[in-house]
Amino acid sequence: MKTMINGIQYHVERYGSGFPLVLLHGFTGAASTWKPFCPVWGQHSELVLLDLIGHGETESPGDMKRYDIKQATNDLKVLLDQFGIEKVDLLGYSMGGRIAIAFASLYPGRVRKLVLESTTPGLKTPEERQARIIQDEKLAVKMEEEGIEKFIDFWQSIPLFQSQQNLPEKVREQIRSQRLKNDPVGLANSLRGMGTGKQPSWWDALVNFDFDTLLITGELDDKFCEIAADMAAKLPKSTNLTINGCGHAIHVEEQQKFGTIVSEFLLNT
Ligand SMILES: C=C(O[C@H]1C=C[C@H](C(=O)CCC(=O)O)[C@@H](C(=O)O)[C@@H]1O)C(=O)O
Repeated sequence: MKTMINGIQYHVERYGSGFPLVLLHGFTGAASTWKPFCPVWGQHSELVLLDLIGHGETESPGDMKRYDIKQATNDLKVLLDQFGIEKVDLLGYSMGGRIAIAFASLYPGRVRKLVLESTTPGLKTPEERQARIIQDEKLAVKMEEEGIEKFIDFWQSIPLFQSQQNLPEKVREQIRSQRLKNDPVGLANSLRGMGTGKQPSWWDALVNFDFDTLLITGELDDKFCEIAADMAAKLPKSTNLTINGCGHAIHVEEQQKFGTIVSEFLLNT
């Protein structure tokens, strides 16, 4: 279904029944990322899947400022208000995890439980942020100058996703096909407007997260395992799981295990 939020038409899907669970995909992803989990998670949760701004079937505005991560979290708040949903369980993967952390930092009263897969609260110093802004701008320009197909060729081959090379060809093709359905304007502006360097650091907010938080990373993803360990040291109520034998996208590489871990975490009262 299409839902107008703060002047942007969002693609939103709802499944199942139970306590609301909002699912936030990663960069170049879409709500369809979570489809394999709907039959199981929909038995215990009312699932809300959305294409984030600049992704999938949600609008890709030309103004990069519209992608600001605080604006994206306000869009999510407005969506929940429109649905009459007060409090949610929130699951975010990678970029979606960055948005989930931002939402939990800005609207803590709206969160019951938080699941963060392979993500970060941001970069701690202005110098790191500025360097990353420059890096992400180069990626955005690459997208605009070479087109989305060449960009996705590059993106799917970065070291972070090396372990995905072991996936069945059919699975890799499904991921690639979904990535290619995005609007290059939306992806470029997503990098510029809500890239890891552009967002504020939410590291100092973690100490105030008074809700159960599950951190999930893949054993082969050293960078985000280290970030998760640093987050766990600050979070008052966290569980930090490292899944053996897989990389950044545990929900892809260990789908069954990921689904079970999330269900058990959400159902554990
Ligand atoms: C490569 C780095 O950062 C990027 C890695 C993951 C994030 C993401 O959402 C990828 C999702 C996917 O393609 O499966 C992305 C983001 O948070 O926007 C980061 O730019 C890195 O080394 O930090």
